[in-house]
Amino acid sequence: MSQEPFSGGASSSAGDSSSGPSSSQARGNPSRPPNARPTYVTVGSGSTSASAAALTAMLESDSGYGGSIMGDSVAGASQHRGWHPGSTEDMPTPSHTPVLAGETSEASESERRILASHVHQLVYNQNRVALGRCINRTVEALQELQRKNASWPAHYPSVQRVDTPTASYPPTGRTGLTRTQSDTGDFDLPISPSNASTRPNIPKRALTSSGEDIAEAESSSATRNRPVPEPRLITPQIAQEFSILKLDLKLGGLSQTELVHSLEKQSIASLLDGKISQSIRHLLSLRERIEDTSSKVLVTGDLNAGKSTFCNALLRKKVLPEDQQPCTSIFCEVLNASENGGVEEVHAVHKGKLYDRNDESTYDVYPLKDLEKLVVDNDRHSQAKVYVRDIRSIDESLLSNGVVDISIIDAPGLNKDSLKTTAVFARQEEIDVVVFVVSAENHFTLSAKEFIWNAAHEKAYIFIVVNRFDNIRDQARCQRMILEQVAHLSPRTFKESAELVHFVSSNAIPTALAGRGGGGGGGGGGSDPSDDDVDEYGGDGERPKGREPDSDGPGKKNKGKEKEKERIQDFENLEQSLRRFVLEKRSRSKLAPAKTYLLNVLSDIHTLAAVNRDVAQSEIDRVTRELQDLEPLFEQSVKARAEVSDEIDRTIEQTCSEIYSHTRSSLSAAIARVAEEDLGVHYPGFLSAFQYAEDIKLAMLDQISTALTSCEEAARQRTVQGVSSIKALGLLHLGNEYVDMNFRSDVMFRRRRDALVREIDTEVELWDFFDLSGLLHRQEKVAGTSMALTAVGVMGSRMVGGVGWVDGIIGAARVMGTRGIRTLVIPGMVLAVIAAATYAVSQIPTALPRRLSTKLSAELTTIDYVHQNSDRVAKEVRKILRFPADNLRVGLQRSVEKLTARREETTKVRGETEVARKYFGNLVRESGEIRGAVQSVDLEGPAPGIAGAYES
Ligand SMILES: Nc1nc2c(ncn2[C@@H]2O[C@H](COP(=O)(O)OP(=O)(O)OP(=O)(O)O)[C@@H](O)[C@H]2O)c(=O)[nH]1
Repeated sequence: MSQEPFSGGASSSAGDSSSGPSSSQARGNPSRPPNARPTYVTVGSGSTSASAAALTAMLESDSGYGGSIMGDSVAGASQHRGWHPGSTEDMPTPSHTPVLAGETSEASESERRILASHVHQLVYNQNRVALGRCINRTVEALQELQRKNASWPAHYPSVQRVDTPTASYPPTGRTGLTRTQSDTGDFDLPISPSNASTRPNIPKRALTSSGEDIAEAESSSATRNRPVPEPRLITPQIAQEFSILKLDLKLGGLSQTELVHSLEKQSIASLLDGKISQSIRHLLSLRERIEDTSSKVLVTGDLNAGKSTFCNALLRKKVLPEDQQPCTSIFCEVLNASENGGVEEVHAVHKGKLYDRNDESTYDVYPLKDLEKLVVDNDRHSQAKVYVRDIRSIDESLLSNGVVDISIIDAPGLNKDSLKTTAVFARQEEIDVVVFVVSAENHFTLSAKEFIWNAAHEKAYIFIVVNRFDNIRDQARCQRMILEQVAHLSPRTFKESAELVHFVSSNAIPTALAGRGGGGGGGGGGSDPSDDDVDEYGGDGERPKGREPDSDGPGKKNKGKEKEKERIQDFENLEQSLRRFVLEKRSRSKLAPAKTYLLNVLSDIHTLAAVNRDVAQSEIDRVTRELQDLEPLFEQSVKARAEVSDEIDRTIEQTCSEIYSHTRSSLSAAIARVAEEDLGVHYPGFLSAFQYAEDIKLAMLDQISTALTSCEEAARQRTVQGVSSIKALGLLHLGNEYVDMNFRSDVMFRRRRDALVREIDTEVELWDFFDLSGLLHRQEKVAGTSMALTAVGVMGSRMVGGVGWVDGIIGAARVMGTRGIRTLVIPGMVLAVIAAATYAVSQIPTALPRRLSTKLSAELTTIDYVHQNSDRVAKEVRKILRFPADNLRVGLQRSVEKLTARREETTKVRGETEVARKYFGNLVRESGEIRGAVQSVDLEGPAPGIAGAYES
């Protein structure tokens, strides 16, 4: 089956290009010059981009063949990049336009339009693919960032939400995200004044640094209470806003900055991790969205305005029921049957159910022919999904054109009841385009005005179809009046009225009957309205409604044919505009959000990466310095450990040996001198000599104990000195880390001293009272002096050298005779004995201490008293000194271990930080590159090279 009748609508009529202004042009926008073609406009928010204008200009002035892509220089293309007001004006096809042999310029015009459509689709596809790739790269970068954040918690610049704008900041008085300073000079945030103003309550970066105007807005107490920024946080000077990865830290009365400061680094990292995950999820859904090729066009309008007729005309197939009376009561969505396995049928969706094609419980199935019954008075179903086979080629089809799969939704006519439902329907995100059909005869009703007024706020641009134009006699006036109303209802749509407001007669389009087979073009062959045949609207097609074949002669007939042709042309123009509009709207509704989001998230990544790269660098510097400082400390500590240990040992040894020597010599001296000391014991007389001897002994032992006590005291003093010198060493080498021990010298040598009395078991003997050896010693001395003189004189030389006074007595006895002697000797001897006894007794106080001292000394020597005690004292001192010494050793060892651990930790941190710096440095570059790629996706204009290709 040929598709000619439909595709050839524009090409079937030959040689008409010079037949003067077409009626549509003549009755078009009053400002349009005659013979003008509709201009291409960029639809959407914001001003028309220069590149888009350049493309439209080139498409307009293009001959249809264009120049060669190969041959076109960039300079040539760039000529068209600048805005040229004249280039968008409607112009007639240039006379030099090359035309293929046998082809009319109208045919080439049609081809040119198809080509232009392809360019749109191509550009759209390129942009879609490029953005998809950027999304993938960004997701990968974010995933890597997430991994990095787990091992090296990322630093987050502190930001502060400022809700009240001050007069001085921002200067424009806008409450928006304002970037005043960046640490990454080479990178611009995507936030421009224009889009910033569209984002309400956007946080502003922290301005806590002194001298910034915003500080004036803070109360003085707030300023006082403001926490000092932590070193790990980024200073407010380089802090800047995040749009996507912003941590929303609203908690109690704390500001963002305070919160960021008060939170653990780890907590911030985990909050950031959550944000990254969220962003990845959003990017994946954006990717899904841009890869989704389906697009929905909602056709709405007044009752009986011809919406169904218009939809059928778009489909070139009579699918939806048309009636003179209002008939459509439910939303009918026309979809390509290929989405239903190629089966043409109607799925009537149950009220309150969400349509799922795979779940038959959500809908009832009807054949196409039952649609008429279904749409009239239906209160069981909420909407109908109408699957029809597309009969047009991919080049012309609106339902499926290779780039987008458009489904057309025919809405019930607007009235008080349906107005709200339709408005809600139109607001759905999946509705890309709203086409409003208004009857040229009735203009806009109140409901229509209300709908457009509201929809214009939502969608900005509305595609308006002024239908039933054939019924209007004064078409120019009608156009003027309707455009005036449009200007009032939707100024933006009015601005682009050449592209967005179309005056057509939908019933002029031949349509095939639904259900008469698929792609065969139900219209059959030869839909050329110039054919005289009754089947001029296609074999199976219907004759345009309300029209009868002209039969008033060839002149009138020709005029009628011409009019039909113009109407078809007008409708085809509408179709082209609608297709472009859908594509542009898709760019805006699907690609633009992805682009904006990508730019924002990449900007955030870039900022975060730059900040972290710098933080990592300063961290490396700090850690390197720390390591440099640590090294000598460590060496010193190791050296000190060895040296101090030796020194302590030396100190202890020296102290102990000094104490030993001192104690030994002191005790020995004390023992040796004890007999000569004044023991303070009174001699009570001969009768209490034994008691005296006991007292003397105790006094002597006491004297020795006293000597030992003073030795211990000396040792104590020495120990105190030793402890102090160890402490001094500790303080010197450990400083504050030295843990002082509480040393109490008074608890030293607590052993009872009377133990000595028990140890020394010296019995006092009789001999101890008489110092015979001492006596003899003294007699010898006497003989040597006075006695010697007497003996020399009296007894001669024999006496000399005799044995003392005994020799004298014997000598005297010889002189006096034995008898005389006998009588003298006895009393003499008695006397002598008495004298000797008296002398001996009188010598007791002198002899006894000496004897006892000698005995004690011998006894003490036997028990090795001096050594034992010296050793005991020295040992106790050693024991005491060991405590602080060991304490100091442990302290020094700990200090070395601590420094070793710190050195290892710092080295580890440096290693990790170096890896982080490298990573963030790469991320800065990578995010910049991806951002560049995103920025080069020009949603406003043609892809590079295309412009050149269309240069005429
Ligand atoms: N003369 C003329 N009649 C038209 C045109 N378009 C539609 N009609 C007629 O207008 C009547 C209403 O058309 P429909 O398509 O049913 O209108 P509708 O807006 O879908 O109606 P509801 O959905 O019921 O509100 C039908 O009789 C059509 O034949 C046109 O361009 N010119």
